[in-house]
Amino acid sequence: MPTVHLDLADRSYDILVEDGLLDSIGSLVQSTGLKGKCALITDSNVGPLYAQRVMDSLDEAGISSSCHTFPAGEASKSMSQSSALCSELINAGHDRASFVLALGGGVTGDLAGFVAAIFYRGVPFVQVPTTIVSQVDSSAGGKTGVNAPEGKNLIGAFHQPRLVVVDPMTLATLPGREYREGYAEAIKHAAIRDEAMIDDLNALDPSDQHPSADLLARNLAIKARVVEEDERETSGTRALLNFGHTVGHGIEASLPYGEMLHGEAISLGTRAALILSEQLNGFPRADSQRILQFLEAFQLPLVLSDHIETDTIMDKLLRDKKFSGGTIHFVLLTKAGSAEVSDQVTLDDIRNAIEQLRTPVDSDPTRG
Ligand SMILES: NC(=O)c1ccc[n+]([C@@H]2O[C@H](COP(=O)([O-])OP(=O)(O)OC[C@H]3O[C@@H](n4cnc5c(N)ncnc54)[C@H](O)[C@@H]3O)[C@@H](O)[C@H]2O)c1
Ligand SMILES: O=C(O)C(=O)C[C@@H](O)[C@H](O)[C@H](O)COP(=O)(O)O
Ligand SMILES: [Zn+2]
Repeated sequence: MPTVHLDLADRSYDILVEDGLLDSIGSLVQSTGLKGKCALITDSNVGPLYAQRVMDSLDEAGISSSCHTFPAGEASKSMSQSSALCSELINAGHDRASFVLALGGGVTGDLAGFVAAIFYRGVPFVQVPTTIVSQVDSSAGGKTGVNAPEGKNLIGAFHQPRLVVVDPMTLATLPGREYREGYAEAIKHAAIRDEAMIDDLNALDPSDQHPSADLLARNLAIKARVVEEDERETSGTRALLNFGHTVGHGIEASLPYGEMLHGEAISLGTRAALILSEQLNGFPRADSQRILQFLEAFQLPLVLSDHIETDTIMDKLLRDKKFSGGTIHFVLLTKAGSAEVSDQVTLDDIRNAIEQLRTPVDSDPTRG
């Protein structure tokens, strides 16, 4: 089975990817040495589809569990929801010997992971991702947290999972829009670390909701190697995973949470980052086209609606974690498959790139 090992000394873990793994979760969890009761956290869409199967598998392995469901959607990635879940876990009799299992997409993983980080000052957790966003990106790496009204992911903790179990068959029940948005993170991985994957992704059929385990594992391996180099985003390497996210997060946070899906906002942010990479780094236009063509094929937005004002986006974006000590750390591509963190991008550059997002792709001034 495709397995990615994420090596972080005593916080190391395996990421397992194979069709049907959902029914083996009990024995897989058991093999990590986790013994306590399981607090399964899931959302109102995923719970009815998959929670019972996971609980049955845990039961077969002698692990008792309780199920805690929150309303699906980005708006639930909040302090109030994490606090409500902590109270539920306490009332269900969980204690420091328990572990959390996150069953769902990136919202569930970030929220349940954050609950695991703070519940009784931290309990172990297992990620069982069920969306493309979470199966190529968010389930690995240990970034957990919630949104603030002021911006995305501004409250959180680094808390690595003990195990990640990816069952690609769960993707079959994802609505098409939620399936396609996740590929914004896959093309991000290709753009920053794996040029050949740009072509491989362009060869995919967006309507076939059963990607190969190898493709998912290839993405997770890119993420794992970056996280191993810079777990807590201190050296700058991990910041590369934020390609497309500075403007993307600004746009996502300018609307009520959930109105634009994360991958959709990252698609717009990717176009902005490509515009700036061309302007400031001489990134080849032909390579930008290969990335934009992919986003277009997956029906991801590339043109920013006039009702989202540039000032609002700039206001949100200035609170991003990539701004520190008065300096903007902006991820630019140097060539296809290679990126850098640049301190040379000005606020005016970003503002101009946002304005260019309002024009059709072919009319970008940089595109001649
Ligand atoms: N921690 C990280 O490293 C990291 C990385 C990338 C994204 N994120 C975060 O992830 C979040 C976005 O994740 P997402 O796009 O997975 O959103 P999500 O978790 O809200 O899932 C999208 C929708 O699909 C539904 N769903 C999930 N799995 C399903 C399935 N198998 N069948 C049917 N419906 C299903 C959900 O209920 C939801 O309505 C954002 O908050 C983003 O900030 C975090
Ligand atoms: O894991 C990372 O590091 C990433 O940047 C992955 C991103 O896809 C993800 O959206 C992440 O949550 C963004 O992190 P943030 O620190 O900018 O909130
Ligand atoms: Zn992301």
